Amino acid sequence: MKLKIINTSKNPMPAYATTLSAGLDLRANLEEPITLKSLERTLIPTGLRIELPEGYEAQLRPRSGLALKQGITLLNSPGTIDADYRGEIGVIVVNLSNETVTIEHGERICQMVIAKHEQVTIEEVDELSDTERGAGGFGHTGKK
Ligand SMILES: O=c1ccn([C@H]2C[C@H](O)[C@@H](COP(=O)(O)OP(=O)(O)OP(=O)(O)O)O2)c(=O)[nH]1
Repeated sequence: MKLKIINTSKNPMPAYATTLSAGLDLRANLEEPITLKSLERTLIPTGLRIELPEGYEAQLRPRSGLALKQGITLLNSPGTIDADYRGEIGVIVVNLSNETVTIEHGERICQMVIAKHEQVTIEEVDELSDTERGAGGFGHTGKK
């Protein structure tokens, strides 16, 4: 599928892949670096707006390197970009480390995966079919 992008950021398009099979790394678009204290969260602008075809969503996911090395992850992971959203993509990051972390302009802060989803019609009913599991959940089978 074709993904239309408006890039109003200071990160030129060559900084972005033109085709993607999985995640596209999104870069912070900042006037100045942002510092995040331990457990602090913020919305990072990307300067990107996209037009997804109906039936698709974009998911924002953490980058494993940032998570492992700096404790930076996405608070609402995966962030959902709706097909009808035309605003700027923002990235909600949180610092789960014990130290202050600095995010610079142009840093790759998350990855965006485009996914197809079912078009679902909701039917309200009085009963659901029986299964062996029934209402058992939340670890009811134990640990081992
Ligand atoms: O990490 C995110 C999550 C959302 N959005 C944008 C795109 C999305 O289509 C819109 C709404 O997101 P969501 O449905 O998660 O937010 P909400 O809290 O339910 O707000 P709304 O009432 O606007 O739907 O905000 C982002 O830019 N980044």
